[in-house]
Parts: sequence; C-alpha cells; structure tokens
Amino acid sequence: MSRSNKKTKRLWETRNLRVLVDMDCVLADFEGSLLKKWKERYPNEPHIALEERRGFYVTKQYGDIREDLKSKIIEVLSSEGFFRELPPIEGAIDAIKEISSMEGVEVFICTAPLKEYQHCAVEKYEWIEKYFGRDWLARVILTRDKTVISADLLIDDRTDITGAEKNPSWRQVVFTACHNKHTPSNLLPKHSVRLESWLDSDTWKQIIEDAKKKL
Ligand SMILES: Nc1ncnc2c1ncn2[C@H]1C[C@H](O)[C@@H](COP(=O)(O)O)O1
Ligand SMILES: [Mg+2]
Repeated sequence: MSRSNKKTKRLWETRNLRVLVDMDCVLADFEGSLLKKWKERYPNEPHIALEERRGFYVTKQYGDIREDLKSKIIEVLSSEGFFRELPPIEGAIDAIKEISSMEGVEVFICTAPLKEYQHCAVEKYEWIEKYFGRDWLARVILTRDKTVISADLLIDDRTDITGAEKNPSWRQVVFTACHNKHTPSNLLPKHSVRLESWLDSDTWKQIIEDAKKKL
C-alpha cells in the first residue's frame, strides 16, 4: 500500500474519542457555593459541612434533618444567579480546554438542569460562554437523562446514573466530590475509574489515552 493510501485508510478507520463532561461538582463548585449561600441566607438554620456530606442529593440530606429544609435548599438553588455565580473547580477549565485540543478527541458538556429550570438552564449557558467562549455553546447538552447520549467517556460525580438506556455507550469516570469521596469502589459504577482532581493531569491524560487505544 502506498504511503498516501495508508494515510487515507487511517483517516477512514479512526474516529474521535467522544468525552462528555458534567458541570455541577465537576466543572463548577456546586456544593461549596451552595453551603456558602445557605449560611448567608439562613444563618440560624443547621448546615451540613462538606466533610459531612453523603449521598448525591444535598436536598435529601437536609430534608432528613428537617422536612422543611429541603424546600429551603431548593429555594437557594433555584434563585437568580446561583448557577451563573458558581466558581470553577480548580484546574477544570484548563484541563477541559486541553482535552478538547488533543488530537482525535471531542468534548461535549453534558449537564442536567434543575426541574426549577427558570434560572438554571439559561445560567448554565452563560457560565459556559463566560469560561469557555461562545463557540462552546454548540457543545452543550442539557438533559436529565445522560444514558441516552452516545459517547465513549462520561466524566461525572454522580455514582448512580440511570435512565432509559440500560446499557449506556459510555464508560464513567467518577469525579471525586464531597458526597462521593467515601463511596467504596465496589459501589461505584461497573468498569468506572476515579479521577480525584483536575490538578492530577497524569491521571486524566492516562484515562484519555487508554480510552483512545480502545477505539
Ligand atoms: N450534589 C447535588 N445535590 C443536589 N442537587 C444536585 C447536586 N449536584 C447537582 N445537582 C442538581 C443540579 C443539576 O441541576 C442536577 C443534576 O446535576 P448533574 O451534575 O448534571 O448530575 O441536580
Ligand atoms: Mg454533577
């Protein structure tokens, strides 16, 4: 086979590695910001320190303390500016830009809006435009069912993702967050790997390279 034919063959045979990246607790500091705003809004109510957080839904853990705290937490989460003002998680923006510039890799931001979507959905777009630029708006997937989205990897903090598709095409990279850091590895999704921090670039680069080899 001639050199130019070989190149053509490679172009036909390879496809991009598709990586979905979650926003809350992966790119944006949802939990830290919620705790800060909760204490400001309700200084006389009990709060749950990040070290004490267990289980994905912060709303449930507050509701377990006292039923009415759940609706108060939802009020803070759904208030104007909550999602727009979330600070980025350390190293996240640079890491995602670097992953997306890697040869043969495409990145989409895949995030679930609150059912109280009025501010949340719009502000998620504003946040992405602010930190990634306007071009990235074409890479946003807003869905409450991530199982139906086709990809190779999903980087997400939630450890019990379910939906209409029983066998999602992606393998999960469990991003460590306050609510899942104590979850033992036997309770993590099948075939998942953990990523502790975006600052651990050796690990995320290895995960991407390993996934590329499996294409
Ligand atoms: N830890 C959380 N507790 C309650 N609600 C949460 C938490 N993390 C995210 N959320 C909200 C915010 C989003 O609108 C949806 C799902 O977020 P996602 O990070 O896309 O799974 O739930
Ligand atoms: Mg999340």
